[in-house]
Amino acid sequence: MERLKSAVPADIRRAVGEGTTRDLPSTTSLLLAFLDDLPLFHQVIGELADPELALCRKDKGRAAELKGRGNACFSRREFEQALGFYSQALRYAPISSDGTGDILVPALYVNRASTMHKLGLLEECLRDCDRAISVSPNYAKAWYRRGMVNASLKNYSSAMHDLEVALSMEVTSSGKSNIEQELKLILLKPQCVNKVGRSSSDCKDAGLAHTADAHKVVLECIATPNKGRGMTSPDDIPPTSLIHVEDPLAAIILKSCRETHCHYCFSEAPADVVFCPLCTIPVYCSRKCQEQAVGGISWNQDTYLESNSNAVDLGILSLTSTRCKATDSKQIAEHRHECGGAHWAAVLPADIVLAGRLMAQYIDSRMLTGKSSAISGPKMDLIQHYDVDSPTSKLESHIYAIVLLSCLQKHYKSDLSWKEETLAQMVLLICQVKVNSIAIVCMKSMDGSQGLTENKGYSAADDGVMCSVEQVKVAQAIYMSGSLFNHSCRPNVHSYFHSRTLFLRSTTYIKSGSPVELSYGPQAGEMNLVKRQKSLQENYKFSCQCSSCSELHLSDLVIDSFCCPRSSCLGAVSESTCYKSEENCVHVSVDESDICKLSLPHVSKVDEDIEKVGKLFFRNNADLKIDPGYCMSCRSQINLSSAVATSEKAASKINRFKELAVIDGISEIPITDALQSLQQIKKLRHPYSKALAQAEDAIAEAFAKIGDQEQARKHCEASIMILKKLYHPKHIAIAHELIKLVSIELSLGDRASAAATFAQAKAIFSLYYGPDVERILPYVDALKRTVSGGFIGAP
Ligand SMILES: C[S@@+](CC[C@H](N)C(=O)[O-])C[C@H]1O[C@@H](n2cnc3c(N)ncnc32)[C@H](O)[C@@H]1O
Repeated sequence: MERLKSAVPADIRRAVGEGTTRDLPSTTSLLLAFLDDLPLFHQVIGELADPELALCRKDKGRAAELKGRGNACFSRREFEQALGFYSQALRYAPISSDGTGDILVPALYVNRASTMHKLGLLEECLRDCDRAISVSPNYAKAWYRRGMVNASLKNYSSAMHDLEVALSMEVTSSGKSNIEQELKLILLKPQCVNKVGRSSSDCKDAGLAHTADAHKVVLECIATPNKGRGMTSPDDIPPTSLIHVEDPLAAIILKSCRETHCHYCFSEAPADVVFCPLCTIPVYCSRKCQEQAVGGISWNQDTYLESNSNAVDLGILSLTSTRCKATDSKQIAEHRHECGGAHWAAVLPADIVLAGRLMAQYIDSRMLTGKSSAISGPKMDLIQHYDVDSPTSKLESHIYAIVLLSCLQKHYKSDLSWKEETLAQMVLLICQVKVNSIAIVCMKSMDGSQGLTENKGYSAADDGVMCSVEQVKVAQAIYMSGSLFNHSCRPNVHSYFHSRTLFLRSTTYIKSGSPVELSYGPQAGEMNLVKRQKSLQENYKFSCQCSSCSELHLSDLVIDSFCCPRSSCLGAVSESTCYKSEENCVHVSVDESDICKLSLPHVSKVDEDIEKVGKLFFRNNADLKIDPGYCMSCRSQINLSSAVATSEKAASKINRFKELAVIDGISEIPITDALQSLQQIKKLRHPYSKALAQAEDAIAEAFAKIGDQEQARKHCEASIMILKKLYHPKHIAIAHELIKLVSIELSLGDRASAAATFAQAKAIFSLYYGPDVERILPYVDALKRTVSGGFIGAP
């Protein structure tokens, strides 16, 4: 893409860079005319849309080779490796039913099932047997394997049935006697019928139970004075109410998760992943997700796919899948327009692919309704900021728009013709996606939480185990109503996802008519005001006008501050921000450039802490100016550069200590060194600063890891105390930290404290997730059982 950008001559660059929305039809035509004559452009499109170059075609030879490698591993009892090879073989195996192909896919499913049976993955094994049977109902080995895994699951009546079917199909006498032997063994078992339920490959249960609940809250979209449209409610909304549930209009997986997460529901892919039946690109967690993404494809009757060639006629596929979907749902299959023909979705940036997907959906929907004349593009009622984009960003949007439409044209072939305005529409679509797309995140359990969710329980011997979770961005999506919620750095709504469904829940009492706002990422307490403004400007092109960015708050004064050199003073010393007061306002600037204007909190809201930290702001001093390096309470000065250098050095020593503890466990760790560094940070940084909270937390984790739980508890509590000042006591960041403290208290055998701490954390999580806590954070449930008595002290 860089090569294309640099090939654009200066006059076209200028026209694009200086143009506005109104000029888009002419600037896009100008650029298209230039690119159309450029061999490099056609080469790029060829690479992005050519299935041979993208290696996304099915390949029977490769599948057979991978199967052989899997078999070799299986016979050496290297089951993990065998599983990997069988999965890869399934990725390449074509679904054509030309004899070999017919057997290859079900054989691979059965081989993978046998491997998973060996690995104890029984539910996964059962699902693969089901898949093998659905592809090839007369395949005796598939029935036999399913019988065996049903027996392992104690589903004895199902096991008997499966083995009897296998017996009726088996042709060899040794095979028959083997099955008869197994049947005899099952007959000896007590008649425990279907103790374990059938495996469910259906992951689409998200949110259904709550939909009615969400509809009780009435939301209105209104015009706001300084944020465009925004959401509010005519009624008061109590905390923890589910206020909105929505499925995305379109969603795409991020590059980093392409191999590890389902491309449709974005859950972590299980061991028995399924692949697209027509290309080698996406992975799915279930057949259901695969069908939603590709469209319904019959395994046995797709005669149009019965060809010795691995190539699939995408034109026919499009039509057929469209017909399949059209009969049972209005939903447009997601992956179809990329399927089997292109890898641009794996190469271009997420926002651009998302825009491409929206355009493809628009084209598909027009074809579905028989309007296949020249397309213009979807006109979506979403905000965009094209006119304030930088010239570079405008040029990029132009190039991507042309690239996307050219790739789509290759896919739809003669079915697609555009109007002149289509490219302009595509540029705007890209800009709308940039401003309105939402990252889908899932919670990943770290350290001890993993063990807990696997039901291993928590043992006193698990000294180094500390529960924690991390948010992982897995996908990018457009939610049409979700896009109408504005941002606040102190949001009153929490967003989370189950599968691809967006859930919004109130976390505070929201008075009728007040803004209902979520966070786009930056939050007060986590980032200072200047960084939040910068991040929102860069990513969403707006200068934040939320309540946190309009009023002076304690956390912004202290978060990145140093402490006053006078030991009796709690005043904060900023590293780079300059404050200038004017009547009841404070102007915030960095290096002479204005950031924003803050009002002083109302007298009734001025708490003791903020008064002590920034006494000077409340002295009604009209010409007050506080430069970096000066105390906001008493104007004492510090040596800023030396304080910054020393504190950074100390912080990196502490991080090193933590890393060593994590890697080495108990070996030669410079504990004294780390504690000295902590003292240095305490001496220099403000007592409520984030640097100090992080240092305390790192030391706590390191001590937990090397088994000194008393020290770990002390430092974890110190970190929580600071976080409560930076956020507020019921912020979710505190709950995550409290969970760490629970694990430390459990390691100390102090179950009473652990139960009390857990109750505090659970109350906060419930505020954010309501009854979904355990579904979103499975380890919370496991920890609850541990805390209430289940596993502690187990060897
Ligand atoms: C996802 S949209 C939200 C809905 C939007 N206000 C509208 O009218 O469609 C994001 C855009 O809303 C505006 N916005 C959202 N939160 C804001 C805030 N805290 N301050 C200023 N503008 C905001 C910005 O223009 C931003 O790019």
